[in-house]
Amino acid sequence: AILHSTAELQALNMAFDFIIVGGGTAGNVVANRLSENPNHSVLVLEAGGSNENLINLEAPLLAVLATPNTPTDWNYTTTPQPGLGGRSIAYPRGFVLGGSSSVNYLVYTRGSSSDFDRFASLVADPRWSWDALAPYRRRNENFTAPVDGHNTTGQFDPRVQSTSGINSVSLNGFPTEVDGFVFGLVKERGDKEFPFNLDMNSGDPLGVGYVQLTSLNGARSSSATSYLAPKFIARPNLQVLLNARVTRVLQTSNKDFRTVEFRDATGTAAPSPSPPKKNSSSPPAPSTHPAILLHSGIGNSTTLASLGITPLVNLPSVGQNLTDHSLMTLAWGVNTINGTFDAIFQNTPPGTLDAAVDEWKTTSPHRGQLVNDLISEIGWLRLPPNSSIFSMNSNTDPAAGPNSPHYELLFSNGLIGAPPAPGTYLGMHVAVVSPTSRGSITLNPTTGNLNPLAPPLINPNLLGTPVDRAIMRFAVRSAVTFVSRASTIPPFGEYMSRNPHPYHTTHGRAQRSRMVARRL
Ligand SMILES: Cc1cc2nc3c(=O)[nH]c(=O)nc-3n(C[C@H](O)[C@H](O)[C@H](O)COP(=O)(O)OP(=O)(O)OC[C@H]3O[C@@H](n4cnc5c(N)ncnc54)[C@H](O)[C@@H]3O)c2cc1C
Repeated sequence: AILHSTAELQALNMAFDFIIVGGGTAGNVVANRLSENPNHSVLVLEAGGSNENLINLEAPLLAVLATPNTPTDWNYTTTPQPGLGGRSIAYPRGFVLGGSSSVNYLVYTRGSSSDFDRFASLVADPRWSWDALAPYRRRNENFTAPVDGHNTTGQFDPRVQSTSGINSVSLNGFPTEVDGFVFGLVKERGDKEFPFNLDMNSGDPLGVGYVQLTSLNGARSSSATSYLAPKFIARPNLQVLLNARVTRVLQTSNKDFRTVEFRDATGTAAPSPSPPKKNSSSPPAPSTHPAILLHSGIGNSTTLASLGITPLVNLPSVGQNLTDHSLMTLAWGVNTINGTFDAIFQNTPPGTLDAAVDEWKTTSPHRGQLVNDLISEIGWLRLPPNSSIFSMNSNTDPAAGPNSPHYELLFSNGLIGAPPAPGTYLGMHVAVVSPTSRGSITLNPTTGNLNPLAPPLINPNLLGTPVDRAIMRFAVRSAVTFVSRASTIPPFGEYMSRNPHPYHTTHGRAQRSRMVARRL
């Protein structure tokens, strides 16, 4: 059941074999799988509230309104980022059941086979390799037809996809002009630098192809709607408590941390759940924020002691090596015939947003522009093999292998994630996807480090190394090349507006560097 208050939890008078901290993407999958066994009792403690009846979380296109700075976002801000000219930026994370899978952009990306093979070799455990994980990918995915019923031949590879899993994956269900623009260059022109890839989730993602999104019948499929779907949450051995913010994991014996301390929505300390039974084979499964571990005395003992926290387990890697992809937005003005989604976010003419929401709400399966992802196509691309950029990384390839990308281009039928500017746009996100920069999550030594509700210092160190900055500059150049080449194909010369948006008025390296630092 979904419980809304600690009183409801206490009324159950249950002891739990597993306590999962955070009902997010990972937490709900673990909760579902553990509770398959009726002999396991499972409790999920989620700091945020319900994901239900929130249109920005349900309609795929509106994902851009779900964060940042909303009630469903933790509303974190990074520390000043040297790679971004010293700016601090919003660092969204889902504060709601389903976690970031309830607020993300729904793009379904498995990664390359060499990414997984590198994980396996790093942890010296072949069970993490691409091949060994194939059964788990099948158990996760349920590929479903797009809502407009269009012919999907040539848009994905059915041999790659599973139809027997829990989390629904689909294709966009509303055609856009950007589709023709992208595939004019990629398929019809057969551009060698931007080759077509039928299914980028095959383990070999390189090339440009159709986006796959985690949606079902035109609505978001999150870990809350899929892994906690009614048939699962009805299990008597699975309880999910909302508005329960865990502050520490508690040591119950010398080596064990078998219960947690948490607060309810008012910040009041709640009674800790009973520790799992003595003979339980597994400890609680905390899918925890590093800050919870640090507050619990698990981390670098010297640093913890200097903050006044009693060290219990010396684990210096807690909160270290934070790795994230840097991503920036580009846009070009276009002369659209059928419209871009800019009209929805600009609400022009007035009532456009409401009309789109009405169409989405009154159709089943849902229809209209809101069923689409913000992203229409994706390109996973590499630097040329002879690129001088490798020399900045001791001549080592930062990607996991030759089938792993260095950067990503995400094409969009409008300006993505920026304040709505008047006009109609072709949007592109550009991302560095094999970053060498490493950051950290640490407790704030100046403000309330003993207060577990104080936000930690989040330093993703975006574009923190010369090689990442060089790859971002290269990726921006690549995006500009793509658009220039595609514009030479009739009829797209007419599609591109004579008035380029200032986001892409960049040519020289210095200009590109400044723009990259500003626009991320
Ligand atoms: C805006 C945005 C767009 C994104 N777009 C994409 C995309 O298109 N494709 C993609 O593959 N990835 C995307 N991502 C990334 C992806 O969603 C995340 O990597 C993934 O969801 C992380 O899963 P997780 O389980 O580690 O964390 P989360 O899903 O964030 O789950 C953590 C959960 O723990 C809860 N929690 C945290 N602290 C506590 C506490 N103290 N007590 C109790 N509960 C707590 C949180 O509220 C949350 O529910 C995006 C992320 C964001 C924020």
